[in-house]
Amino acid sequence: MSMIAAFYSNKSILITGATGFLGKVLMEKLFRTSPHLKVIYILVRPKSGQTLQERVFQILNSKLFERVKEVCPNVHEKIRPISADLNQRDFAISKEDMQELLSCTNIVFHCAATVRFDAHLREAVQLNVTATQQLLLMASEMPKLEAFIHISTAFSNCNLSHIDEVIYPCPVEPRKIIDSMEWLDDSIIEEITPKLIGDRPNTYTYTKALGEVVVQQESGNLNVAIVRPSIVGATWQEPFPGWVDNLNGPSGLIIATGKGFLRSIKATPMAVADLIPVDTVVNLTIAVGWYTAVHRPKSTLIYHSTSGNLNPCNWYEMGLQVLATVEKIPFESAFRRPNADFTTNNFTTQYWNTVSHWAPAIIYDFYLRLTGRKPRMLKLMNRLLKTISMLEYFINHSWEWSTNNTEMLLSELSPEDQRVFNFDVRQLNWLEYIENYVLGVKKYLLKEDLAGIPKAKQHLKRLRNIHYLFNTALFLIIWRLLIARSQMARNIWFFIVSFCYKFISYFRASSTLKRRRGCLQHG
Ligand SMILES: CCCCCCCCCCCCCCCCCCCCCCCCCC(=O)SCCNC(=O)CCNC(=O)[C@H](O)C(C)(C)COP(=O)(O)OP(=O)(O)OC[C@H]1O[C@@H](n2cnc3c(N)ncnc32)[C@H](O)[C@@H]1OP(=O)(O)O
Ligand SMILES: NC(=O)C1=CN([C@@H]2O[C@H](COP(=O)(O)OP(=O)(O)OC[C@H]3O[C@@H](n4cnc5c(N)ncnc54)[C@H](OP(=O)(O)O)[C@@H]3O)[C@@H](O)[C@H]2O)C=CC1
Repeated sequence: MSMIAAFYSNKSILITGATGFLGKVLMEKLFRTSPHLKVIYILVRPKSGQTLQERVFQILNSKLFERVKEVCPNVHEKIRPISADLNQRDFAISKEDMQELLSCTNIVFHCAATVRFDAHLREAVQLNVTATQQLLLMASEMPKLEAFIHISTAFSNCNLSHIDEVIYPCPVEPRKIIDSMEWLDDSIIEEITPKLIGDRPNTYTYTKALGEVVVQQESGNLNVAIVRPSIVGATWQEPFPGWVDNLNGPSGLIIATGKGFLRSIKATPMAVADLIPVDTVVNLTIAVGWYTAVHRPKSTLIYHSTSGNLNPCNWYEMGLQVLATVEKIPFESAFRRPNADFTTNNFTTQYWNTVSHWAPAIIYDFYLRLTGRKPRMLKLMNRLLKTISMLEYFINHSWEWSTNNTEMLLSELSPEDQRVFNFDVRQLNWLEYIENYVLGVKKYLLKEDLAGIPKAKQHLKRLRNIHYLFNTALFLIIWRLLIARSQMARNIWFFIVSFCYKFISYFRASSTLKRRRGCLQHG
């Protein structure tokens, strides 16, 4: 029997961010491995016109939860959605709900965050710092609390190249930042943002670093641990390979590549692509919850959930495998044939952006206009390039994360726990993982049926023919223009034509000669 699974039986667990990518997989695994847990409280806000109940219903009825319903048929009764907005004071939780949370919770998993790279500093501080501070305050009033697990990111200190499992100080105290957000107006905040974030690329990584300092400073006597995942990707094994439900990290770029929008991207091909499957992060997180509650380490332990130092894969290998997979299993209605490459300097990046991104978009929009439709490709391309510009930092740098605590934890697990809560990335086969990831993007994000593959292949063939036709026409037009304007081009043209003519005449004459000789010999 798994010790970890047994530990969570009968526990009341509070999860923030349970409707997010990581939160859903965390909830699924907890229910599947510990079906006798008492309750999972989730802090949810109404969104996109859906009530809390509708959101929970949608999650429970998704493919991700199919296996859970087999092992835990009363899962609906064990999820307790609590209306909450982490941007509000006391999270806008009702008194009764707050009372229940405070008196019953045993374990807290704090996953909620804004992961947008372009978030306004005020918004990012509110969710990634102030809400963390408030949640810790709440946790300190929970008499039954055994562990508080905070999900951060391995990139919170991406301004360093070697990152240890420690909390690094921030030049400006988080409390001062929180206070200043209350009285500074938006324009001033925008002005000081570059100075505050310093050599970090965005407000996300900066506020996640502040969030960690808050955890360290405000945890008091709580048993606290921090998990720092790198770039979280689709599931590796559980509940099934390739599950993914948002565009973050590489998922959006896999779509853009497979649909033929993305043809080049500035990257350091040999830099480590530090991807980590979401189920690996979740297994580690659950194990950390158990270890923190049972072993009560004296200090706050940080756990890196990264792959680079134990089982590295670089962007080049990843890109090749993405391309190989979309060739084998193409996406439907591609804009162009998938054929992307890495560029390594600004000049070639600009060149390929012009030739491979903007030019086809402009031509396609022209075609849409001609056929009476609304042009949209240039807009879409510009948004894609904006997104890429925000991700570029992460594919052009390399980091080294030490994983001593994570390895220590792995060695503390029983063989059964190592199997059920496997977070040993050394066992990951990258080629297989990426293939399943691309397939998962097709099935679960694009909602494309595998039965449509022959049609998608047919469409790619058509695109290839259009491509050849277009290139030939372009060549002929340019050549015709050159011939009309330049004597040299005319001379070259006549030289080539007369050379071809002579070659064909010689070939004809020699084959006629051979035929005649053959006739003479037989006759
Ligand atoms: C020789 C052979 C070689 C072969 C070579 C082959 C080469 C080719 C192979 C290629 C594959 C392999 C390489 C993979 C590289 C992966 C790099 C990953 C780095 C990730 C690092 C993460 C590190 C930190 C991890 C963490 O710790 S945190 C988690 C990470 N956090 C995020 O990833 C949030 C990012 N996103 C945003 O920050 C917002 O999205 C925002 C962008 C501001 C837009 O924002 P906005 O424009 O306001 O609006 P949206 O609604 O958001 O989106 C607006 C529009 O963009 C679309 N779109 C949103 N996203 C993405 C996305 N990703 N990718 C693409 N599109 C996206 C959305 O579909 C919408 O399209 P539309 O509907 O307009 O058509
Ligand atoms: N994805 C990645 O690549 C990585 C993620 N991480 C960390 O993992 C954690 C989870 O990330 P991930 O699941 O990918 O992110 P998602 O964006 O998928 O999920 C974010 C979650 O936070 C919730 N949330 C946001 N704002 C509020 C609010 N005001 N009130 C209540 N809930 C709110 C969202 O709720 P709603 O559904 O209502 O929007 C959602 O459930 C984050 O802490 C992130 O920093 C770390 C490294 C990499």
